[in-house]
Amino acid sequence: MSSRLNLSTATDAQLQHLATACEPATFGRDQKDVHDETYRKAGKLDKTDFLLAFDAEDAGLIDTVREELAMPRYKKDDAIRAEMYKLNVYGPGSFFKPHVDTPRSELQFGSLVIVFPTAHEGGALAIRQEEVTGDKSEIKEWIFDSSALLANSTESSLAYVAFFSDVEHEVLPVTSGYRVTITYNLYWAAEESSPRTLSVPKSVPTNEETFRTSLRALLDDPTFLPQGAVLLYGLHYKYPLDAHKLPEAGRKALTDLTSRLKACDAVVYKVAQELGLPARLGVLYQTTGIWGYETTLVLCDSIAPLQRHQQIDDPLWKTLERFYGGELMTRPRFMYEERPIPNVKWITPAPGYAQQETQYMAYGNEATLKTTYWQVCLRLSIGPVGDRSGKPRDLPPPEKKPWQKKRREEEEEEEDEEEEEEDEEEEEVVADVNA
Ligand SMILES: O=C(O)CCC(=O)C(=O)O
Ligand SMILES: [Fe+2]
Repeated sequence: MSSRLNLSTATDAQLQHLATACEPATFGRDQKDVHDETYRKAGKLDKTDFLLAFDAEDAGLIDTVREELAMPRYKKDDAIRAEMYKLNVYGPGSFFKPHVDTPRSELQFGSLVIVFPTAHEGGALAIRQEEVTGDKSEIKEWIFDSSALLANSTESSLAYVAFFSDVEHEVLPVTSGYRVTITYNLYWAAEESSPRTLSVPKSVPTNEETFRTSLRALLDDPTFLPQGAVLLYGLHYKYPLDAHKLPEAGRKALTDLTSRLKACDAVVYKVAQELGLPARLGVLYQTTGIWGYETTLVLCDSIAPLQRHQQIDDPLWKTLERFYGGELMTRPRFMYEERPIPNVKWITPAPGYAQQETQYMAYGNEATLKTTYWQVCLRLSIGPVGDRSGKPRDLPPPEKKPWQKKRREEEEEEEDEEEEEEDEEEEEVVADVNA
């Protein structure tokens, strides 16, 4: 059976009919699609069950989305793609509690919601994000009140909202009428592109100029980090990454990601590159030794499947160094080698160390596939005064106490022996990583 509906003139009875044609909308919890009306109450039609005489791309919406989300542009033909996902009907009492939208691939960055002009009250979309300034953090909230927007427009209109899908959002309860929506998943069309021609749209203020001027002034100031430093910036947005790749492919995924950074993250990367500062992305791990009280921060150049190593390797940071491009960001407590450690400064406070965002995996708009959101760090390197694009001076190893000297020599001898044994084991570990 089929019927046709004009959504700009639909009556309450027609909308009720559409609502009854829907199935209950599900969402992803703990990697399963579930129907739980205490979390999400709405109806859905899959895209195979309806036809729509409206196309977001033809309507020019995709270009608008790119501009307004301040998405960087790398080359002229660098396109974004909108894939229709579902039709939803939120009748009286419907809502969708806070969640993020499940990333279907590493290329997904956003979601687009179109609200049809059917009479309804309530059902605003609240988007919330934590803003960190210095050591203070506050939750910022934006409200997209589709019912008010549509009620106030004189011509027949649609309301639309696009957002980065890693940002938490919630549909507040519809108090009367029917809120009918189409959701789209937004993707980058190309996997990689040349970051050299990066330009950020100018229609939305991005503070790019202010940031460039301030950073340049700091670099010109001889009292600013005279020895240079490694700067770590916990990216503002989270990025979907496939955690099941082999180290080499994982490394490539992080390199490619530099050309798909979102809004302010893209601005920071772009300006750092323009000022000649070596910049790369990394995933930060906090490893804990077997005694549980000594922790070390290691920046890796790909995601590391920690669970494969946690029990077998000690110390874990050595494994991260060896297989995942790990770079020590803090000195391990029990490291007696005279190894220099970079002078690390955080631009934004240390984010929750790169663990998978389990809370987001718990509540998505679909059961999670293999791709999940990760906290990624931008590593910038600032050279010493006179050579700002050069290598920063490392922190000297800590002072040795005379009694340590002797012990350290003994330890080193032991370590050499261990190393020989480890070399023999290496083959095995590689086999494990590739399994
Ligand atoms: O309808 C909206 O405004 C948002 C819907 C949503 O968050 C979703 O379907 O995942
Ligand atoms: Fe959503």
